[in-house]
Amino acid sequence: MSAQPVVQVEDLDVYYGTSQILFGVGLSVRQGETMALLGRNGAGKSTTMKAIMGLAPARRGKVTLRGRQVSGMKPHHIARAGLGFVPEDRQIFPEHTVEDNLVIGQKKGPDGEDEWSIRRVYDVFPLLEPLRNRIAGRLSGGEQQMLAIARTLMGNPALLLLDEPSEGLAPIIVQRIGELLRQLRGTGATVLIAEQNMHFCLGLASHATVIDKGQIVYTSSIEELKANDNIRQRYLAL
Ligand SMILES: Nc1ncnc2c1ncn2[C@@H]1O[C@H](COP(=O)(O)OP(=O)(O)OP(=O)(O)O)[C@@H](O)[C@H]1O
Repeated sequence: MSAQPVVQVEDLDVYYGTSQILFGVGLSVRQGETMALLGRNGAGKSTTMKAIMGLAPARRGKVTLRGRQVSGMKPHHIARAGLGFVPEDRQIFPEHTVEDNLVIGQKKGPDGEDEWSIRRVYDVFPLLEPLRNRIAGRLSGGEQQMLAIARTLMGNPALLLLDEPSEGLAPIIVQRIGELLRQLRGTGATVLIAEQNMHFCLGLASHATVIDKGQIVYTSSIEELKANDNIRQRYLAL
């Protein structure tokens, strides 16, 4: 594991109008880690992800990607710098085929990385290969979620940001997406997942950070979180 975090978020304050939503949010994700950002509905998970991507206005604080400051940059420049964001609403090209979506997503990473090819995507996401000629907009929600993740990986991001990947999906599909993300972790990818569904993350994340009312209240390895009934009861029980 390298010492420098892939992404470091420091002291973020975000407001929507006059209401403050994030209060000094800080977190970091190192190479090869899968960090789960956990919290209840409305705790500030999506806002944190959007602030990292430059999509929500940070009034204070800093985001650095491999030591380079990205906060203050426009979202498409932040994406170019190596942050691959899969938003809650997925954003695939619905009128194109699965494979065309992958081709459209293909680009080198910020340092010329090109580890992800269509072949490798199909190896890691075997369920996508038989769907290669299907129109993306006609796929099920779970298939679209897989495609959205795969398409973002085709851009060779330094960090993959997933906002609520289990949202709105049937339990069996959630399980499949979980398996896929576990497999992705095995490839050495660095991932930050915002999730309300703690159980979904327990089996696949290496680390967890908990947000409550716009503040980070706990950060640990996933094993420590599993062992900490108090934190789970206090911030994550439904
Ligand atoms: N565009 C907006 N304008 C005003 N308030 C907003 C806006 N988006 C979110 N909020 C508020 O900010 C707070 C945090 O919302 P956020 O979506 O970040 O939470 P979350 O933890 O991702 O929850 P969820 O699981 O519901 O997505 C909530 O109180 C929400 O009502």
